[in-house]
Amino acid sequence: MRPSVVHLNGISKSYRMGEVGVRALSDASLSVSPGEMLALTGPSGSGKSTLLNIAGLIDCADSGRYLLEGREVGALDEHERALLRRVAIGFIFQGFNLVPVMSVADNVDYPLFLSGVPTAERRKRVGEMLAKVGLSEQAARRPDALSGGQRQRVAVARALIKTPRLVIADEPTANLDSQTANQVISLIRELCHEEGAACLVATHDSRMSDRCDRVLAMRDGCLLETVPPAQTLQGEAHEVA
Ligand SMILES: Nc1ncnc2c1ncn2[C@@H]1O[C@H](COP(=O)(O)OP(=O)(O)OP(=O)(O)O)[C@@H](O)[C@H]1O
Repeated sequence: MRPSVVHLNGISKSYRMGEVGVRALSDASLSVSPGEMLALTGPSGSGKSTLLNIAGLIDCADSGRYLLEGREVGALDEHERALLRRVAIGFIFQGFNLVPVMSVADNVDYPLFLSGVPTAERRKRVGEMLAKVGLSEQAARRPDALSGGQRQRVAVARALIKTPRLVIADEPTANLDSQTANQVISLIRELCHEEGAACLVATHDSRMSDRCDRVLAMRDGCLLETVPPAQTLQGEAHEVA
């Protein structure tokens, strides 16, 4: 079996709200393999975004271990985390988060530019990626001239252009109609499988979780055992002993 891209073990995280501590994650453990899509489901406030932020090296856990491609990353300082995040992790958000004053091509190019990839290679890779997501003809347009589905395809292209080891997607289909959501899900699946990237998705959307390889439900900061997507939707998940 191929080693996990993400291995979280016993992760806990609390936030302080004045005098009060909010326990956002309790002893959460999970692994995601190369090419695997893992969905995190659960009600609002159950800890999905907190877990994504830790896996995406945006935030740090209070306790527990995080191995990214076998490397212990829990103790990295902010600068080291930012460097690793830039190289190894792609993000897809519900609100697309594209740069409005940049063209589609420049949005997709931006991670390569930041990584110092030479211009000719960047141009080639951006052209290939835009072809893969079906947006070659929109390359020179600004994001506000695109539909929601097209914008999310730009965001998928931007996340995958640097061939990340891990893709973090936070409610990637929440703003999309069914047909468009299906296209975006297929695209994320296809590109992650092709590149062998692990994909961790937080979603309330059964269209998304039904097409993931595995679904983990969360409740009150705890990860619940893996259950088939249909059962998760009926709220029949059980806490892991
Ligand atoms: N920056 C913060 N400061 C204080 N409390 C926070 C912070 N971020 C999250 N929380 C709290 O931590 C808990 C988990 O929140 P989190 O956003 O991870 O849940 P979620 O499952 O992603 O919710 P949603 O589906 O609404 O995005 C909640 O009780 C939330 O109020």
